[in-house]
Amino acid sequence: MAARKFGTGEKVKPASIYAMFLRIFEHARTEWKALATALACIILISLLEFVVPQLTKYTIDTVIDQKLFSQLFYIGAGIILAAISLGFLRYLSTSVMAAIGQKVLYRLRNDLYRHLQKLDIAYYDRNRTGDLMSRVTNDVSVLQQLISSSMMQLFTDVFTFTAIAIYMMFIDWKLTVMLLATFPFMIMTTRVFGKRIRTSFRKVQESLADVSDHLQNTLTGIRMIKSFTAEDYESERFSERTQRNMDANVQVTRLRAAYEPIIDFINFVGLAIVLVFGAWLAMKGSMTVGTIVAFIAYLRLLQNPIRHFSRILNSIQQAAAAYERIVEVMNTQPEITDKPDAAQLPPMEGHIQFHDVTFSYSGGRGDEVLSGFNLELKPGQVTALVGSSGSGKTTIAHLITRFYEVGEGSITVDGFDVRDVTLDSLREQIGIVTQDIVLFNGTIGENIRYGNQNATDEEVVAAAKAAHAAEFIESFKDGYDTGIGERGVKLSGGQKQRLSIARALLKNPKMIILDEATASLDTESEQMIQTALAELLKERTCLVIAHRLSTIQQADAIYVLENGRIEEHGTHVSLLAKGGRYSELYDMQFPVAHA
Ligand SMILES: Nc1ncnc2c1ncn2[C@@H]1O[C@H](COP(=O)(O)OP(=O)(O)OP(=O)(O)O)[C@@H](O)[C@H]1O
Repeated sequence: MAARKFGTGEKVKPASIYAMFLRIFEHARTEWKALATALACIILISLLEFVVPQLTKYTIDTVIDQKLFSQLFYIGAGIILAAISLGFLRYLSTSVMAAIGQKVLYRLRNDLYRHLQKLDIAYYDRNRTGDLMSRVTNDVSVLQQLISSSMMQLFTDVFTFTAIAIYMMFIDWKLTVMLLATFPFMIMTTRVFGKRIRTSFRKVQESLADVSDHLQNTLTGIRMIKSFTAEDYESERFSERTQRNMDANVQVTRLRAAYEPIIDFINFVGLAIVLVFGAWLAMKGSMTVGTIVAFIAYLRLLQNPIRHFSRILNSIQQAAAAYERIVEVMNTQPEITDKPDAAQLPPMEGHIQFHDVTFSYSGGRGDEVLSGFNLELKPGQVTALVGSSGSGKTTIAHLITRFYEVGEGSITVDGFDVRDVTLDSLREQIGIVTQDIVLFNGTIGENIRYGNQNATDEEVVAAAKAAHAAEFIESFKDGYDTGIGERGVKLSGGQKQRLSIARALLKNPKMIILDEATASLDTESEQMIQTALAELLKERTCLVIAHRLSTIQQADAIYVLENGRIEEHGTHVSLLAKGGRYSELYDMQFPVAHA
């Protein structure tokens, strides 16, 4: 099997580090007071770090030389005061930046989630849930680490470095230029390693997403795993993924381990230059010993940011890799959106028409699910779609709700092209009840209320009653406040189905789409559901997708689909009399009844 490609598969330009910082600042802009405080701290920290070598120089060259005993107390006190101030400023800047980091994280994560909510269903078909989850959780956290800790360090270091380099120029420009000659090597090394470290970090983040995807899939499918006794198999697959993550992490560590000694070596070369030429200048009498000592102290201060930077580089590259993954999502625009001049769909009559619709999931030619397809759903009527598996029934429902966009042709609702009205006004008027019932972890009441957040308690109870759900709900100790567990695991299939009908009833849509709604129920539950459904279908335009022909005998119109084409249509009675495909399907399901 071909190795699975990581990532979302979207084509996007790689994000630059510059763009990453720009976006961080965009999010941090409103925190300008906190940023200004942090900046002030940075300047003060740099200035204070500057003072200590000056005191050293003054002590060696002046105090010792001139035996100024009275000055010793002030020098000692000055250094201690500088140390206390440095400690306080570092505390202040770190806590301020950590708070900014958390706020940026909060905004970024919410933006990302809001954006994900807007993306097309097709995007979710292409991408793995666990991978997307990892982008919202892990990748955003990595960015937060950069903002909270490393960015502060980076600013301090850049400022200190520049200030000290300028000052060193004043002390002795020749020595400083010689020293700075080592910098191109450092920059080159940093660039080479930076690129590699970032690529490796990208692998770390992607393999972490893979782990998260596997977790998401297997933990939600734990019943299936157990029924196939596939625990060992899944553990093995999990360990393959964690191993990939481990290997990627080891690779990053190796790169870091090689990078830091190289930078250290270049730093030592700088020290050698200063020591040798400084000593030479001192011996020639053109430089004092105090100046060399101060120069070396500044050199250490200059090298500190460089050493830090080699560590910060990791955070930056890791953040850049994570940021790339975030941007991939943010740069993906939904294709199915409201037109700028989209109208509100007026209260629906329910006259749905497919006009020569061609559609394929890939958007390309050759694999059309529907081609030149025409269909009419009359207002207030029940239209049923039957046909073999994969014939395109669910696709038709997806197109009415505009989950996917038609390739050619159009779909109209009461004469309005679905592309010309707002998505909200269209989808608000359509209720969908499917075989894969999606319930959220929460109480029964909350799940029913999903149909209409503004419904009163009485309306929720009325919907539950109409869906024949009230009885079982009230038999629970906590009634409507009963928790249903993740995806409703604490409920039976029939109970879940009735909850989903109650939810649709509360929404009170003009149109109902019923997709295989009674496929997996026993006879008794089905009876109950049938009555609940009858309530749901009353006075609405309905599209019923059914495999079991028993459920649609009362439908006003039945369309039999084969390979995306309508093979025949009519009522149950007329289709049976015709003796075509419908009658064949019916014979298969009810051999005795029809014989
Ligand atoms: N999200 C998707 N991406 C790509 N192809 C899809 C997708 N959903 C469905 N298809 C393909 O489109 C065709 C029609 O699928 P559809 O789900 O509409 O059939 P159906 O008649 O509802 O089948 P069933 O009765 O088994 O649910 C099938 O060949 C299927 O493989």
